Amino acid sequence: MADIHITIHNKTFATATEPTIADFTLSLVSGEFVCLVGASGCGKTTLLNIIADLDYDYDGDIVVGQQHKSPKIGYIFQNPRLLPWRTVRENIELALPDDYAGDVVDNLLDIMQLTPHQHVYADRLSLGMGRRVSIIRAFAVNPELLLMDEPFVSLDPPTARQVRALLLQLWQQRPHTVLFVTHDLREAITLADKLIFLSANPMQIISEVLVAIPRNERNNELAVENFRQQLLNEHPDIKQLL
Ligand SMILES: Nc1ncnc2c1ncn2[C@@H]1O[C@H](COP(=O)(O)OP(=O)(O)OP(=O)(O)O)[C@@H](O)[C@H]1O
Repeated sequence: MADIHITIHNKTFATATEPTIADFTLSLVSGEFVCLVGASGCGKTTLLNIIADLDYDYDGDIVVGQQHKSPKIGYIFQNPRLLPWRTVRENIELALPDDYAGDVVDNLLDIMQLTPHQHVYADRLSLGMGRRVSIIRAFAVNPELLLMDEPFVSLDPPTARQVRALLLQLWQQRPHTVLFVTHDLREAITLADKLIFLSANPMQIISEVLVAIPRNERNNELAVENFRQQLLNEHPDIKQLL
């Protein structure tokens, strides 16, 4: 996997007078889990859509390794966007080439504890199971970059905790580069190697913080809470983003 460098000189929507994003650069080290935290409307989804090549109406450049191109993306949205008339396995296979290696899907289903449910239709799944299928579908394409846009926002706290733990388990076995958007600072601290805080009008990076909690202590809620308090004390400007 290669490092990814994103430069956005200017992104102004046709209906807007001011840029949403300007003079913005972001570098992602291969295998790094980065969480973006920013106020509502600051431009996070716009940034993800540009990186995913869903929005190419901007002035800037994306470099993967030495190549000027968009990375191969796995995109996990707030809504898992599953086809209700297809089974779990069929929804995952839709994203894959015809000659895909079936044991990759078997392995992903196993890690996400969905093997017994692989032939269940998507409209029969709980919210948490739907999220787990969308995570498998994104990992299965072996992406250069995984984009996650508040994927757990509509889950109740225990289910969100469970899916987050499974995501981390999967990511530690398959450490893809991840860009994860959240408004939840505890979630960001639990998941990320690095936190990036964003201001608005236009979107700018206001601080970058490395999460200094060992990976094997991320399920320790006290350690996460202590780090959160320390962060808010050291960076009081972050409070306005949450
Ligand atoms: N298609 C569009 N046309 C015009 N303006 C848009 C369009 N999409 C987004 N915007 C505007 O661009 C700004 C950034 O929107 P965006 O959805 O990227 O923010 P966000 O940080 O992801 O917000 P949230 O955290 O609430 O999801 C907002 O002011 C939004 O109204």
